Amino acid sequence: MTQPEAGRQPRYKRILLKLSGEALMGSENFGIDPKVLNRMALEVGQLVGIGVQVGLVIGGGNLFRGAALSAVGMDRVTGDHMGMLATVMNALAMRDALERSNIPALVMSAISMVGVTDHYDRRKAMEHLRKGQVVIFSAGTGNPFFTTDSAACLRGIEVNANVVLKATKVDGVYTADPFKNPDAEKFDRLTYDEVLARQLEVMDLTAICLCRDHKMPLRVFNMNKPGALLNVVLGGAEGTLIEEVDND
Ligand SMILES: Nc1ncnc2c1ncn2[C@@H]1O[C@H](COP(=O)(O)OP(=O)(O)OP(=O)(O)O)[C@@H](O)[C@H]1O
Ligand SMILES: O=c1ccn([C@@H]2O[C@H](COP(=O)(O)O)[C@@H](O)[C@H]2O)c(=O)[nH]1
Repeated sequence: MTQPEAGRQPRYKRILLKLSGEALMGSENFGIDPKVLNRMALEVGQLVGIGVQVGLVIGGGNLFRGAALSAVGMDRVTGDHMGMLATVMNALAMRDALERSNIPALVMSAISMVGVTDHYDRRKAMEHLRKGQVVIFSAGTGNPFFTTDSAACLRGIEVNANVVLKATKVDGVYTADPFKNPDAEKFDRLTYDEVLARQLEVMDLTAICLCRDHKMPLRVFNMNKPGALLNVVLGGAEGTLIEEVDND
């Protein structure tokens, strides 16, 4: 695993890291690959070790997505509830992996789950972050018809994170989905309006609008590349940065 380079200070004090649920499957078709989970926990631990405050949101695509359940006949809202519960399961697995590596962590849920997780509370979340505990925000926004990308941007804005980092299966934003179009070209930087105008589907448009309206920078990078997360936090040019261009 990459070691922090001597003399490089973290660019961010507080980050909101969105981890792809789907990427947690590793090479399987469903569920959680413990090797991927443990590697991600160690990479998060490296950030905590250099003083970065980490809020986490984990997707649920390795277990359930409401849209996919609805496509095979289930009521959409019920499917979305199952998707949100899937994110709680991933969050519990991540807390466990972090704690096994002696990294203090807790799970907050947007849906009340007494005895299993804490309920989401912004002020308490910020207090835990200040103490260096990893706060895992689960159950998305608590509402159907949203995604965990939107939840990540929402929580990032709420807790005054410096950046939202989307760790996913592709190494940035392309002109089209690189899995479907091998000729797609990668962007190093984009503005929110360019993402919206070109309908680049790496994140849902609600998430992009939220970040644009609150001037929250976003970086999309590959979570399967060991050391990429640390490099991003140290200011490296991994993936694609989405932010407003300063014309002054
Ligand atoms: N223009 C694009 N550039 C990059 N990726 C794109 C683009 N359009 C679509 N994608 C797809 O978006 C995916 C990432 O978004 P998605 O929300 O599906 O995954 P995730 O956030 O990694 O998963 P989960 O929902 O499980 O957390 C990529 O894996 C890629 O296939
Ligand atoms: O605010 C939210 C967040 C998520 N959902 C449901 O959960 C699944 C899993 O999340 P992904 O972002 O797709 O990984 C999502 O498909 C929705 O069904 C939700 O309803 N509300």
